[in-house]
Amino acid sequence: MFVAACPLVLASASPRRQELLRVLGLDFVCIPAEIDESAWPGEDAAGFATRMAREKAGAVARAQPAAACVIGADTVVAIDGRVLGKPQNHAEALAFLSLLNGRTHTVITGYNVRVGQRGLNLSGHVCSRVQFGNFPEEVLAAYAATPEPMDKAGAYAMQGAGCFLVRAVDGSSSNVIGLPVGELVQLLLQQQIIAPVGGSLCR
Ligand SMILES: Cc1cn([C@H]2C[C@H](O)[C@@H](COP(=O)(O)OP(=O)(O)OP(=O)(O)O)O2)c(=O)[nH]c1=O
Repeated sequence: MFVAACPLVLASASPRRQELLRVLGLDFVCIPAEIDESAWPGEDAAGFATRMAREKAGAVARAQPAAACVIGADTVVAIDGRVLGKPQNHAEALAFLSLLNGRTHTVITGYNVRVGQRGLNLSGHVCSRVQFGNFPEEVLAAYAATPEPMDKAGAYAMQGAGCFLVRAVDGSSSNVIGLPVGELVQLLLQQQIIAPVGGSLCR
């Protein structure tokens, strides 16, 4: 579907992000970033997710050729002024799910795209609103006890068994899963980092 003008590097270990990029037909390599993922005091969810995306891309870009385009992203769940990342254990997964149960929360994915050679360093974030159904504690506990919530922001996977929790999504669903594909593709096209197969690309 798309072809890249330069080597693409996804600064991520997330299989969801890899899959979302792969379905576009793009060739890329994945290099997970090792960074400190703790929030600064007073940092809001969008600021945190965008900073994390920048730090992931920045950490990986340092070891890449300047011509490469490095993409970083970070997804968090926000509710009641709290920022929920990945749960530490099954008990915390249940606590997160109980907080989200029967309510609407915001999923925010921050992203960062950089190409050292061009001095390009662009960041942004996308918000989606997710409405949960209302479930008895025993249902939430059964889901929290499975492996699925453990590596997901907010302790659920909309693309997995956790889809039963979601009554409605307002906004990008790929953004909920880890990468705002619409915004990202638009940015990469505008910057001539990718083009449609058969289209023109300044290499
Ligand atoms: C809400 C939600 C999150 N997620 C995932 C997307 C992200 O992979 C994860 C949030 O953790 P992140 O810290 O954003 O990403 P990661 O640790 O998986 O990967 P990396 O830092 O190497 O890029 O939650 C889903 O897969 N489905 C969902 O419905």
